[in-house]
Amino acid sequence: MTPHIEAAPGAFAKTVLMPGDPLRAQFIATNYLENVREINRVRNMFAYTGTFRGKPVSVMGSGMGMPSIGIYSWELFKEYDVERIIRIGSCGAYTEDLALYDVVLATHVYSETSFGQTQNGESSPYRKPSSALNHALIQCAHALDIPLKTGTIHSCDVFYRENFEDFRRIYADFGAICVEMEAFALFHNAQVLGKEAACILTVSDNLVTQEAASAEARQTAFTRMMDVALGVL
Ligand SMILES: O=P(O)(O)O[C@H]1O[C@H](CO)[C@@H](O)[C@H]1O
Ligand SMILES: O=c1cc[nH]c(=O)[nH]1
Repeated sequence: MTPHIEAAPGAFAKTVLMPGDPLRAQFIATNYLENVREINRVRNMFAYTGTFRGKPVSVMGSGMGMPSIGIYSWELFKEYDVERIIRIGSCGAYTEDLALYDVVLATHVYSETSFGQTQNGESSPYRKPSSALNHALIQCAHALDIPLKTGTIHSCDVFYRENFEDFRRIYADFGAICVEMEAFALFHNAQVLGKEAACILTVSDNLVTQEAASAEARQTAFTRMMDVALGVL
């Protein structure tokens, strides 16, 4: 047990899917997994372990932002011997080349966060996912005939920026095609602890066109991303 997770030792599978929203974790457990056990309720950050087509897997919410996923991913890797975490989240597109509901696989993440500097003094603004895990996700998407957009993503500490137009500079200067709020901390922790991490995202809004998906549509569209993530098991 940790200050934030009440699950017994060994309760997590080696692979954990992490959406930001704990209710999305519950949705996956209910709709995709067999033999499901709820293993965490602390702070309502629901976690479940079950099987998908006979393969063990866990799913847990990460909460929003790098401080939150920084805590949960660290504890899963270090205290529960989890080997790989696949973040499955939503993102805002920085380019018209991304349509609502497109599925994005992060090949790099850029962030102006102080997370790495504070955690271990590493100041580079970029982190990378596991290339083996990314390779498996690409193969799986291909087998399922689900198109994947790949590229550098932006992990941002701030959802409501005073200067909304900043995204155009981040796209131009750093090549980030979309924004979310957790991948940098997840990839950093995986790198520090010698574990694997990846991040796939569904486009929920586009900052250029200002289109946004409805809450209901997001739930349905996100199933393609979940199919890809579960396919790597
Ligand atoms: O849909 P999730 O996984 O929560 O991801 C995105 O949505 C939240 C912001 O609305 C942030 O957590 C961001 O990263
Ligand atoms: O972090 C996020 C997620 C979705 N859309 C955004 O604009 N930002």
